[in-house]
Order: sequence, then structure tokens, then C-alpha cells
Amino acid sequence: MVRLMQEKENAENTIASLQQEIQVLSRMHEQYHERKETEARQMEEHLAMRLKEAEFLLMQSEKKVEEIESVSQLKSQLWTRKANIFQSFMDNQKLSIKDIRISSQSIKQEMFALQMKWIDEISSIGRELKGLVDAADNYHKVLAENQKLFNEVQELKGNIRVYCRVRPFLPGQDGKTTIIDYIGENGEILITNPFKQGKDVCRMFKFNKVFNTHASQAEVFSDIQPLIRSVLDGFNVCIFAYGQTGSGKTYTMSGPGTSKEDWGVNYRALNDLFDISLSRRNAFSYEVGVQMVEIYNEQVRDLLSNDIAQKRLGIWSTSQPNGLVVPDASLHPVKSTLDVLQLMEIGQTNRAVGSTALNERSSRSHSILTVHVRGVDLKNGSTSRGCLHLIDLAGSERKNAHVPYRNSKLTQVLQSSLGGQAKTLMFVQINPDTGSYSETISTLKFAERVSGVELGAARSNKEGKDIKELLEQVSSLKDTISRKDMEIDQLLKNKAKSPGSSIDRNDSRQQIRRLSGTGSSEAECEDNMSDDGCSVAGTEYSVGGASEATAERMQKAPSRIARLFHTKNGQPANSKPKPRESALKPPGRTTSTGGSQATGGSLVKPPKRR
Ligand SMILES: Nc1ncnc2c1ncn2[C@@H]1O[C@H](COP(=O)(O)OP(=O)(O)OP(=O)(O)O)[C@@H](O)[C@H]1O
Repeated sequence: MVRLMQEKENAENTIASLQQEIQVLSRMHEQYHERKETEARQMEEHLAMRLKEAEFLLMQSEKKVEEIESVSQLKSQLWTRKANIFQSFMDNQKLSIKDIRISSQSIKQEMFALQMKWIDEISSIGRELKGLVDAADNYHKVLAENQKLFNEVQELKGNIRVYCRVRPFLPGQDGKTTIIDYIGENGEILITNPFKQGKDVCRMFKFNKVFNTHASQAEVFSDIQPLIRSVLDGFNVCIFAYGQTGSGKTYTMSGPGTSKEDWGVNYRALNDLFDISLSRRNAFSYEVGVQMVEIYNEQVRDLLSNDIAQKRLGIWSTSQPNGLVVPDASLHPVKSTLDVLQLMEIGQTNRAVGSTALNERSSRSHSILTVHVRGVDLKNGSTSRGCLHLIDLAGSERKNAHVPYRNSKLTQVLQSSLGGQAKTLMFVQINPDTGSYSETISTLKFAERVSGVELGAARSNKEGKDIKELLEQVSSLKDTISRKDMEIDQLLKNKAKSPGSSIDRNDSRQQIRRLSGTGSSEAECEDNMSDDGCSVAGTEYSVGGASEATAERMQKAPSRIARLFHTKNGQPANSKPKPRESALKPPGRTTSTGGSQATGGSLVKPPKRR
């Protein structure tokens, strides 16, 4: 029993401990269960969230799939369209290539037909060309004939032409009264004396043409164009404006501005010169050179020289064979109007540099632009030389009273262009203001005298082949003569030294010359020269190698010019000079002094003795 009791007790202890264990285990189980539930809940929540996210992502991917599907659909449509376009382009290209092939075939056929036609035409042109060559042979003859006729017309118009231009009143001079009463169609101009009344109040002048105040620059130039043509035909032409200060000389010669409408005679003349030379380029080749000098206080200065402090330039009595009257002034070759304009600008600048008061100086000095033109006839090789003087004169009232015109440097420089060989155009500029009445009348009187002077027919400086040969012969003869002269002098000296000799020097010289057949006697020469009032006996009038006709002209021109300026001094101008010795006078007689003393033109010659 005890044992049983013991066992019972043990069993009861075991049961109690087991119960305790069961309790502990059940508590642990409950805790575990609770924890698992909590975890399961958390997991559930987490899974629910993930589910939502997955659903969202799914939705988005579905959207994207839709988008991609629509884009790819669009792209595929685009590509299909492009493929269609490309296909149609290719089809078109194929068609065009077919067309091109067809047309190239037809062009080839046309070309072949054309070639055949050309061959026919070329052979017929060849025949026509032959005819043209024959006609071209005649062209030169017709051209020469034309030039002759043209010059005859020019001669009929006279080789000194005087155009009068009336300056309008300037802005601000509206109330002023004009002294111009009437301007006629045929060059008449009637001037009223504002200080007189009754009869003799008006005075009529007549010139080749009178331009009224409204005349445009182009109108004024239109009558001058033929003169410019003459320069290219080998004539010397001189254009200048004369008038009191402020009467419009510069306006007429240079123009008031640089626009084409404003261009004065200078620019228009040069433009025409180059235009005409261009139009003749198939028949003639021209070389053009320019000199520009200024005459101030009777000194000649080169306005185109680099050396500003130029020395006084010498003037040649007769122009040299190259046509230069002032050979030491620089000569600049030019090819276009622009070249000349640039040189003129340099000239103006040099004028300004050399002057302290430019305005004062420019209205007291003359500036002379000389354009030298040498032409060669491409067909027969003959040459011509012409020069164009464009002159900006000093104001007429500013001229130095004690320098007579015929002795002035201006007339010496212009000798070859005022003589019988030249064509001269003078613009008489007048101011319509009553205050300028007396100056205007004296200007018009001078111009009237100038327009009455007859210069004779102008001649061109042409040297044909035969003339060239003659010139060569003449120059070799002149050499022979000068050698003989030296021999004669030597012989005479020897004779004079030998005792008992009493030879009349002139007689023996004439005898020897007669024997050698070298022309006129010296006595005759001296007679003629003194009779003509020429105090520069022994002056050489011939240009090296001038023909007889030229020599004759050279003799006449000086006298005419002397008369021109003679009349200016109020003396009669209608007596004709006696013929002088031949121009081919032996150089042994020549005592040419060069510079201003030598006299190729009568511009330095004293008036004829009466
Ligand atoms: N035909 C014209 N029409 C309009 N204005 C003119 C005309 N002629 C001259 N003039 C004007 O008159 C003024 C004087 O002219 P310009 O300078 O040409 O005279 P000038 O005779 O050359 O004088 P100078 O002897 O001082 O050089 C200028 O203002 C010019 O523009």
C-alpha cells in the first residue's frame, strides 16, 4: 500500500508536472499561435499591397502595350505609304529614263540633221565672207570719205567756235534784275544797259550759239561731241571757258557735282573719247596719255609730278614729234575715263598743296589738262596724233595786265591748239546781274572779236606711209644741210684768216648753197621775217621732219593767232602777213633758244610792223 501510495503519489506528482508542462506548452502554443496569426495578418497585408502593385504594373504594361501597338501600327502605315511613294517615284523615274532615251535618240537625229545643215550653211557663209572681205576693203575708203565729209562740215562751222552761256541767278538772288533782254535761236544775245535810258540802251552780240539759263549740261555738250571725234582723227582741239569770276566756268567745264547729269564738258568729253575709241577698236588702235599743268604767275608747274616743289617747266616753241609742247611735264598713259579722273584729282590735290589760299589761287591760275591721243590705222599702219586741251581759265578780270596775251605762258602752251591746225571752242560765261554789266560787256566784246577771227581750215596730224617716207627724206636732207653748213662756216673762217681775202659771207654761202641745191636764200628769209615784224629772227619754224604743207600751216597759224590777240589789244586785225621763208630752212640758221623765246606759233611773236 505504501508502495502503492508511493506510486500513487509519484504518479500524482508526475501528473502535476505533466499538467504544468501542458500548461506551459499550451501557453507557448497560444503565444506561438498569436505570433503566427500576427505574421499571417502582416503577410496578408503585404501580399495585398504587392497584389495591388502588381495589378497597377499590369495595368501600366497593358497601356504601354496598347501604345506601342498603336505606334507600331502608325509606323507600319507610314512605311507602307513611303514604300508606295518610293515605288511610284521609281516608276516615274523608269518612265522618265524611257522618255530621255527616246528624246536623246531624237536629239541625236536632230543633231545629225543640224550638222548637215551647218555644213551647208558654213560653206555658204564662206562664200558670203569672201564677199564681205571685198566689202571691208571698201570700208576703209568709205570711212576716210566719211571723215573727210565730217571735217568739211566742221570747217563750214568754223574752227574757232564761241558759245555763250548765261548763268542763272543763284538761290537768294531772286529780286535781282537781269541785263539779258533777249536770246535768239541763232546765237544772238541782246544786253540792256541798266545805267542808260533811251536809244543805245541795248547792245546785240552774235555767237555760234547762246545757251540760256535753263540749258542743261547735256544740251551744252551735245554740240561739242563732233569735236571730240576730231581728236581721234588727229586734230588738236582746245576747249576753254572764259568769263569773270563766279560766271560759271567751273560749272560748265567740270559741273557742280559727281552725278552723271551734273557732269561738265570735261567728264563728258573724256567719256566720249574713250567710247568712240572703243567703237573703232577693230579699225584703229589708240594710245592715250595725259599731262596736267598749272600756270600761275607766268610759271608752268607740273600738277601730276610726284615732286611737289617742281621746277619751272620749259615750253617748246613747236611741239615735238610726239606732240608735246611741255615735254618735261610728266605724261601718264591712261586706259579709261576713270584713269583720267583719278589723275585730275591728283592734279587738283597738287594744286591745293602748292597753294596757301586755294580759292584765291585757282581763280588767278589756269589749269590745263591735255589728253594726247596717238592712233594707228590697223590696216595700213598710218598714224595720227591729236590732242585735247581742257582748260580751267583764271577769272577774266584777274589777269595780269602787263602780260600781253600773245606773250603769256598760256598762249605758248596752247600754241598748237590755237593755230590753223586746231579746232578751238570757247565758252563765254556771263553773269546776268546788273552789277556785272561792264565786266559782261567787256567779256562779250572780247568773245565777239575771237569769234570773228578766221583760223583757216584745221588739219589733222596724220602721217601716212608716203608722208613718213617724205619725212625721213627731209630729215636726212636736213642732216646733210647742217653738215654742209658746218663745212661752209669752217671754209669761211679759214678764208677770213688768210690775208687779202674779202669775201662777202652771205654771197659765198648762197653760192655754195645754190650749188648744193639746198633751197631759199638767207637774205630772202631775213627780208620776209623783218617784214612780218618778227623780231625773233632765226627762229626755227619747222617741226623736225614736217612736210611742206605742214610748214606752210605752221607759218600761217602764228600770224593768225597774233592777230587774234592783236585785236584784243584794240588794233586792226585784217591785214594778212606776208609769206615767210620755207619751213625747211637749214638748221644752221636756227638760233632756237628753247623755252619761251622760241616761237613755233606766233604766240610769242610781236605784232606785225606797220
Ligand atoms: N548754269 C548754271 N546753273 C546753275 N548754277 C550755276 C550755273 N553756272 C554757275 N552756277 C553757279 O554759280 C556759282 C559760280 O559758278 P562757278 O564756280 O562755276 O564760277 P567760275 O566762273 O568758275 O568762278 P571762278 O573764276 O572763281 O573759278 C556756283 O555756285 C555755281 O554752282
